[in-house]
This record gives sequence, structure tokens and C-alpha cells, in this order.
Amino acid sequence: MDNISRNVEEETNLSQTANVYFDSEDVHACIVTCGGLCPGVNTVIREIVCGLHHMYGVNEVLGIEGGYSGFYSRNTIPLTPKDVNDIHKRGGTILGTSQGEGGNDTGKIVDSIQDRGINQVYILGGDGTQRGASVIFEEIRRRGLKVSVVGIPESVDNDIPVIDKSLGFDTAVEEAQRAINAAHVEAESTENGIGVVKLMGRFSGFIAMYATLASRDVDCCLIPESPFYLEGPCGLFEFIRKRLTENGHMVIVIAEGAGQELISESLSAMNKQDSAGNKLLQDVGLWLSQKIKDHFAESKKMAITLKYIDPTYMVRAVPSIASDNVYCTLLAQSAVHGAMAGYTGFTVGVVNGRHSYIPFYRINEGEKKVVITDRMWARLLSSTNQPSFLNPKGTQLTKP
Ligand SMILES: Nc1ncnc2c1ncn2[C@@H]1O[C@H](COP(=O)(O)OP(=O)(O)O)[C@@H](O)[C@H]1O
Ligand SMILES: O=P(O)(O)OC[C@H]1O[C@](O)(COP(=O)(O)O)[C@@H](O)[C@@H]1O
Repeated sequence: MDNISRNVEEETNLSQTANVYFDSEDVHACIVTCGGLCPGVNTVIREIVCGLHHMYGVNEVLGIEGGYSGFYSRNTIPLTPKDVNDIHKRGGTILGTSQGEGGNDTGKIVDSIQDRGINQVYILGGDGTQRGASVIFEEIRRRGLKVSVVGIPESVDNDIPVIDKSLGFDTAVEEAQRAINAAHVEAESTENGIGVVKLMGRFSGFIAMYATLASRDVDCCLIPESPFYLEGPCGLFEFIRKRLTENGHMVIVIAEGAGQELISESLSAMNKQDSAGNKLLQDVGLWLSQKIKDHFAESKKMAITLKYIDPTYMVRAVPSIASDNVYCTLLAQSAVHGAMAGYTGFTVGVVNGRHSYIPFYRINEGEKKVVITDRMWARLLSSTNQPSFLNPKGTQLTKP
């Protein structure tokens, strides 16, 4: 117990009340994956199973299939170290997920936990999943059950607050390079070639920003946090014209949530949501590509060739790279140590470089977005030398 206590103490700077100390033979754990697909999820599943087994001698770990509703609508599957030995080499989740679904019955989920004698619940997923975990935790507490509920945050968008970085994010940025490289090759092979790449990022442009900074082939990065406009001397069309005149080709990276306000009027699905309450977006990549083509066709001053690449699902479907595998392993071990020490109602994550236990009520506060007044966005602007779009439409660009 000394070792366990020390681990928790070292890793905790946001602690949550302990409810019970577990003996290995009494542990009946389960794992459920509920969020959007993200590289590294299988690695976490593997390390929870192996961590519980190797470090604590726990033999009973169940997989809940199909996300939260799987607790009451599916059979469970046993997970042993042998079963999960190779799964980190695969993308996706071996348990299936329920991103975008809503209407889960918390009462039935907790009934299932109680009926099956489960006393440790490991929940992987993004911001929606962590909110769901908090609701389950509250119901478990209301019933006075000795069950640890632990969240492991994963979102390819890196939009989970408090933590430094979501697992799988580095892999997503790495994979995005392949699409950007392809767009660059296509663009530079034709006169006035433009490559447009759409990347994920519903409300936050982290993948687009980091992929742009990593690549150096991107001329313009557009994200939801930084509104842009098309017309006028400081608009996107004029910037494209200048960049093509200077270089003969260019690459534009656009996050899926960018520019939604520009396309909102004409498109009817703007205010639609999926069953989990997430806003359904229009394909801004297709829209922007068509707008650029129409603009240059109408102006007749410059003939362009535009290639549009949408690698979004490829980016999140790949297995995690080495650095993410290490990160996933540390998060999974941290989750296991916390649960075994009797902590509950927390999400594991790295905060200011330290592995921490973050109470659900903290992780579920607010949203994480790119702050365009921060240094990172300023670094991107100086790397691409693109307009900031902060100038009013009619005014000329000024030198900094
Ligand atoms: N506010 C909420 N309260 C309870 N459960 C939620 C809530 N939001 C989402 N969920 C559950 O979490 C699952 C995953 O959420 P979703 O937003 O689709 O993905 P992500 O976890 O990647 O953000 C949903 O299918 C839903 O069952
Ligand atoms: O098309 P789907 O499966 O609904 O998922 C798309 C969404 O999943 C994401 O990749 C990740 O979303 P989460 O942060 O909610 O996990 C978003 O960028 C994207 O809009």
C-alpha cells in the first residue's frame, strides 16, 4: 500500500476524495470507449488491462462494447493481457464507440455496474464522454456504491480543458503532414496550383495550427477561432492572388469548424445537431474550394488549378505513433494507480507537465480553444506570413 500511496501523492495535485482502498482479488474492472475515434485508444485499453494485471494482480477486466449504451444493451467481453497484447498496433477501438449518440440511461448504466459487481469503471472519450462520466459518478455516489469512476481524456481535436494535451493529438498532427505534403506536391506541379486541405477541429483549430507549424509548406491556416473574410484588399482572395504571383503555388489548411459563419445564410443544416448535441457542420473545405475557383474564373485575371484533399477520417483512424504510445501508457498507469488507491470521480491528465488527477467538475468546465492573442498563433502568423484578418475588410495590409 505504501507504494500505491506514494504514486498517487506524486501524481496528484488536484485530488478527489478517496472512497475505498481495493484489494486486488476484489477488483472487478470494466473499460468503455465513448468518444470520437482517436489514435491511441487501443493502447490505453491495453495498458489498463496489463497495468491492473501486472502491477496489482487483477484478473477480471471486462470490455463494454458500443459506448455507454453497451452497459445495458450488449454483453460484456473479457479482456486479458493475452487478448489485448497486439491491439496498440491497430487504429480505432476494439470496443467500439458511441460518438454522436445521445439519450443514454444513467440509471440503467449504474444498474448494470451494480448488477455485474463492477467496482472500477475506466471511461475513455472526449468532452461529451467526460460529462457522461460525471453524471454516472454522481449517480454512483447517490447510491453509496464503492465504485471508482475514472476518465481518460481522448479527443483528436485536443479540445479538452485543463490538460496540456489530449492523447493521440501528436499522431493526428503527424498524419496530417501526409495530406499537406500531397497538397504541396500537387500545387507545385501546376501553374498557379492551389492545394486545399481540410483537417478536423469542430470548435478548435489545434490540429490545423500544429500541422501548419510542423509542415512549413502551408501558406495560410484557417481555424474556427480566427474569423476570416474573402473579399477586399486584406481578404483571402487577394492574399491568394499575391502568393500565387510570388511563388506560383500555395497550400491552404482549413479546420472543419472555420468560416461556418460565412456559409451559414445559404445552408439549411447550419443549426442541426447530432443526438449527442454536437453541432453538424457544413463542409467548409468544399465550400471554400468552390468559392476560390469561382472567384478566379469570374475575375479572368489568373487561371488557377485547385486540388482539394479531405483526409479527416484517415487522420484519426491510424494507430498511434511512438510518443503517443508512451503518453497513453503513462495515462493508463496513472488511471490504474488512482483507482486502486480508491480515488474516484477524476480524469487523468498532464497539467503543466505533471501527471494529475482532475476532478470531473474541473475537466467539464469551459472549452479549450486556440487563443489567437497568444504567442502560438502569433508564431503561426509569422511562419506563414498570412493576413491576420483583424484589419477591417476595406483597409490595406500594414507592415508590422
Ligand atoms: N452532457 C452529457 N451528459 C451525459 N452524457 C453525455 C453528455 N454529452 C455526451 N454524453 C455521452 O457521451 C458520448 C460521447 O459524447 P460525444 O460528444 O459524442 O463525443 P466526445 O466524447 O468525443 O466529445 C455520447 O454518445 C453520449 O452518450
Ligand atoms: O463525423 P463524426 O464521426 O461525427 O466525427 C467528427 C468529429 O469528431 C472529431 O474529430 C472529434 O470530436 P470530439 O472532440 O467530440 O471527439 C471532430 O473534429 C469532428 O467534427
